Amino acid sequence: MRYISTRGSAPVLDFEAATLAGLASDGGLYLPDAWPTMTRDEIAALAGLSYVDTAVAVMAPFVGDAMTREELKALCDQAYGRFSHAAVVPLVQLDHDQWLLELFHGPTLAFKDVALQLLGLFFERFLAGTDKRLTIVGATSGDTGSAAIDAVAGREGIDIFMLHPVGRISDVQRRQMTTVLSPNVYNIAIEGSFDDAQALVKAMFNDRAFSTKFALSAVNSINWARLMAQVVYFFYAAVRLGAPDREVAFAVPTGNFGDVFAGYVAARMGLPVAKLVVATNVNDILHRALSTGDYSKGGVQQTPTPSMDIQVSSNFERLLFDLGDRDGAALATQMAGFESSGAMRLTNAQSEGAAALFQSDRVDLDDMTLAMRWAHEHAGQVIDPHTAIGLAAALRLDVPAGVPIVTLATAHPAKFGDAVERATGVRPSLPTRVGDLFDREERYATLPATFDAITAYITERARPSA
Ligand SMILES: Cc1ncc(COP(=O)(O)O)c(C=O)c1O
Ligand SMILES: N[C@@H](CCOP(=O)(O)O)C(=O)O
Repeated sequence: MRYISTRGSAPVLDFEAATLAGLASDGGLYLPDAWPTMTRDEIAALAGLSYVDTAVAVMAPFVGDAMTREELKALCDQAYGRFSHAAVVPLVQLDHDQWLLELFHGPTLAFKDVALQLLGLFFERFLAGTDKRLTIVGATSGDTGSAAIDAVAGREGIDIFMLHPVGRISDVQRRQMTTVLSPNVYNIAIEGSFDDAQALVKAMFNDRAFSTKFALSAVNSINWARLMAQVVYFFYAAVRLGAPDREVAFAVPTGNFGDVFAGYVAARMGLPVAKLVVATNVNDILHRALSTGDYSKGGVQQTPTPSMDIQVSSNFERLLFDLGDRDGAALATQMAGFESSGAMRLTNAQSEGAAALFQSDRVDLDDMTLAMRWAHEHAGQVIDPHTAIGLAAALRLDVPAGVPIVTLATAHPAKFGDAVERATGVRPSLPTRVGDLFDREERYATLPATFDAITAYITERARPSA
């Protein structure tokens, strides 16, 4: 499998090189040069497979000859062996048509563990026996950071610098990162928003001297391997609900457009997906883009769903590329326009292509609260606020009778205990594996959201690559 950049001028890479590279050198994002497909029979054959075996079947074409199927399976066994539920990502039925896919049974209690546990092992596998080092730079609105840190803390040959927006993530999210005191882990609270953090990360990659000197790599969903691992659970859930003989719809609480893009990839591979609902909070750039064609930044508002307080959704670029005839030069021009003005219009091909599969919805605070109460009162489920954004959209989705609607439950409710308690009156308790979080020592630096301040901090601490 070969990987190309959305902006058309970076070198074509294999899976290993694309995984280690993170962002492409032309500022674009890597994705496969063609989507592998699965026939109806191949999808039907996934029925009854364990999560690990499903993962191997779905990911093997993307991994190509970077490792054998046996090696891939061993890594999946190791990654998903750390999940606390035997099904890894269990499905929970809420009513006749509505389902939750619980993606939060990994070590840091959010869906990010599904991909990042594996990515940490890929890094280890690709660095083994070499003298290469990696410096991971990442941006987090709360969940990617803790999942990535858990996945690489203490690993040989890797340093991780994780930027989060100061004061804009929950206490549990912050402590899950800042109480990891391994010498290769550096947490930086930046005086800015998640968008500022993500822009700083991209700027570091785009500084060729800096990114080469420190061999930068990515754990955000700009790294293709992240999305690849997330494609798996769309197959796993849909097959359990009747695919390929029955279509399934998914409602996805969305920020950086990574999770829902993984659903799009599953559909491109042949999974019968009736609809993909892009559910945003009031930071609704994606809803506006998909419903009106206007992709323009607004100010970021702080909400009880901090992980989705995002205005620039990095993976949207992958969709625009795929729907725009994969014309890298045209997309580079479109993105340059967006980067300089903060606004762009989707082309007709992009808007019409998206409308065939996606539906968007903007969920405000009241509707999010009602969805949390509905889940609690009607189905006995305490859900986190991000999941509630997806569920609110799922509850008002119009699909043909008999189509199951799966909301991706992206975080454990205890990560957002205050918001859950406000909505439902129930205070969810933290699972015992993170139970002493509030007794642990924290360590992090607070820095201005400037390129110079962040790169100076990293330069003093990171170890240059061999
Ligand atoms: C709990 C939670 N839900 C939803 C999202 C949105 O996912 P994505 O950025 O892949 O759209 C995030 C952050 O990414 C998250 O942490
Ligand atoms: N919500 C995310 C934001 C980063 O998203 P990613 O999927 O691109 O890593 C977070 O929790 O950090």
